[in-house]
Amino acid sequence: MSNQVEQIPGEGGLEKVKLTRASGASCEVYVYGAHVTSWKTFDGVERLYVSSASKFASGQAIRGGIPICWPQFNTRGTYGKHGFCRTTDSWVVRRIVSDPKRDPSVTIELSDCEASKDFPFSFKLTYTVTLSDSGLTTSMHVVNNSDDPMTFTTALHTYFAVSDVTTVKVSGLQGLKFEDSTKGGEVSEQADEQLMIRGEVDRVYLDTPEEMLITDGDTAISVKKSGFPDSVVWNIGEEKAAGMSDLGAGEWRRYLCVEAGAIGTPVVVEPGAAWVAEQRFGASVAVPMSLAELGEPEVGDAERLNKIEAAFKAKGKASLPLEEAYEIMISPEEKGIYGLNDFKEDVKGFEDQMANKEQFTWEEIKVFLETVG
Ligand SMILES: O=P(O)(O)OC[C@H]1O[C@@H](O)[C@H](O)[C@@H](O)[C@@H]1O
Repeated sequence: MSNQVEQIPGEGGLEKVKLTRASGASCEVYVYGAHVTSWKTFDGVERLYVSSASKFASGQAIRGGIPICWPQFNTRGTYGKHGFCRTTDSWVVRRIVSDPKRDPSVTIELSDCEASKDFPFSFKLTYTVTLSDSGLTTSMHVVNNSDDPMTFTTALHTYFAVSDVTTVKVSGLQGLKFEDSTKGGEVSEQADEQLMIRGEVDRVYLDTPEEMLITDGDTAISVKKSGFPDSVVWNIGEEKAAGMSDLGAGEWRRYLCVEAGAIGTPVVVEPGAAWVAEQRFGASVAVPMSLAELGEPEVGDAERLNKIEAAFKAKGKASLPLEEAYEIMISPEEKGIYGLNDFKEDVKGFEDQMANKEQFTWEEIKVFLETVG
């Protein structure tokens, strides 16, 4: 089997996209909320928790996986809790990469819609989920199409599946300040080298390192981020768990949320500019020798860039009009879902990086491909 990307029905009649690699690694993303609900490494182990009592219905948040909190984290602002984007069905699939030489990915997009009517900015939020054999990357790209600077807070609210949350350790937080939501936001500093969960935990750590580690018995999950300054650690704890109607009985033990966020200081995006941030997970699984035989193409992205560079050079020009750049950059299969107008829209978000927006030099093509995909 080679890499596959399927658009299939999910729970509650909602549509989902399933990415599968030749190795067997897979992930599933609901278009509703652009919500990742499953990530299995190639050994078949599910790394994300989704509640057995979760709702899968328009207007209700899925309990588990990776909810996107945007444009507001929690209740820190005037919009609804965790923002509107996890409970809207206005998301659309914009790109799918199933080329066997590249990591499979799906890009889902949200722009001005009914759910955003109280958000005073015109925006485009593009979310890309990319699967490797033992890792998963999810990246956010927010373009401000308004005339005023846009502000927001955000988090990728990942629920990691754990064997028993009371035995898990989280490293990377020693010496950091955190706001303790279980104590009305009181600020403390973590003395312990590793955080252990001894009951309800609900903390916003400020200015966290790029990498944290969750250790669960023999398994370690590395949680890396860039562009997100802060991190949240949350588990409801036994006492309050029964009060959550969409959490399966006893399942508070089965998850730990470690969230990458921009919370302490709101993000400001200037008119016409873009903000990008991503998180990358890796699981410590031993790579079997046979994986090499499966032909996993580690160099897929480099190969693709080389091909596009050769096509660019063959044109013999210093820069190409956007139409010609689109022709050589986007593969025939992707063109079906990602049209020239979509491409032009995305280019608009590159005000800062691009010298002009009518023509693309090779350098600009490279920046675009490395950022948008
Ligand atoms: O129940 P919700 O809206 O999904 O929120 C779950 C939790 O999300 C966490 O990010 C917050 O820190 C918690 O305070 C909150 O309870």
